[in-house]
Amino acid sequence: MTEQTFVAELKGLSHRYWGAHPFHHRMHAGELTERELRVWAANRWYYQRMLPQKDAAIISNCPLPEVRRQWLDRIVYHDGRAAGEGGAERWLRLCSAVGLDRGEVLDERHVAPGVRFAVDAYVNFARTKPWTEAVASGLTEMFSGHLMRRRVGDMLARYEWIRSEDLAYFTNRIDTVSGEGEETLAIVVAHCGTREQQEAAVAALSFKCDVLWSMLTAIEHAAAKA
Ligand SMILES: O=C(O)c1cc(C(=O)O)c2c(n1)C(=O)C(=O)c1cc(C(=O)O)[nH]c1-2
Repeated sequence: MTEQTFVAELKGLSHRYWGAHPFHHRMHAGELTERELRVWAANRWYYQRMLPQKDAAIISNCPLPEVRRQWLDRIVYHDGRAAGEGGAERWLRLCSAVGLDRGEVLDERHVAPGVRFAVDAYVNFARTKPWTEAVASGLTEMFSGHLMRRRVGDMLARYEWIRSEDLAYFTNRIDTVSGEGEETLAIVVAHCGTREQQEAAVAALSFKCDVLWSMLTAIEHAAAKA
């Protein structure tokens, strides 16, 4: 594929992104109850907490120092440079804002089997597939900035009890992905030189869309049942 066709194939998966999931539609429309938001936050914690391990797996499989150096920032982003800092900590603050105790989030009692299964599949993918495919699976960041910007606006407008500081996780993340995945895309384009590698990269991004979609479906079911 030419670079242009390859990039178009990757971006063409945007319709499979979890922005289109009915649970996100309800969240953005202000239709979720406080309890449903708690189920969502406690379950997404499992995703947040596994991301550094996913990124460490990519680093461990990548032989290129320039890529490893760049990827390392992602681990620091989530874990912070010291206890009490970083994305994971900001997610816990969001959990607390929706009424969850830190303890009940950290012991993962609310994590639905389907969420654990989907997130573990993502980490296993990064551990076992070529590093280029694992990097490509992270390209959902091309789609996430737009969705998160909308989420912050909609949540502040539609849930009167949520304050802007409660959404610091997202406002910070929006800044981080403001490049809309350009750097990650550049790595994927540079290192997927053959048709086979390009097709594997597209399949990896498709797989990641399935991971996120499955997570949210499992959350939706857990929220309906709880
Ligand atoms: O709120 C969202 O819609 C959303 C989506 C995604 C994504 O597309 O995977 C990530 C995040 N947030 C996020 O906060 C985050 O740190 C993150 C890391 C990754 C990844 O695959 O490495 N995706 C995402």
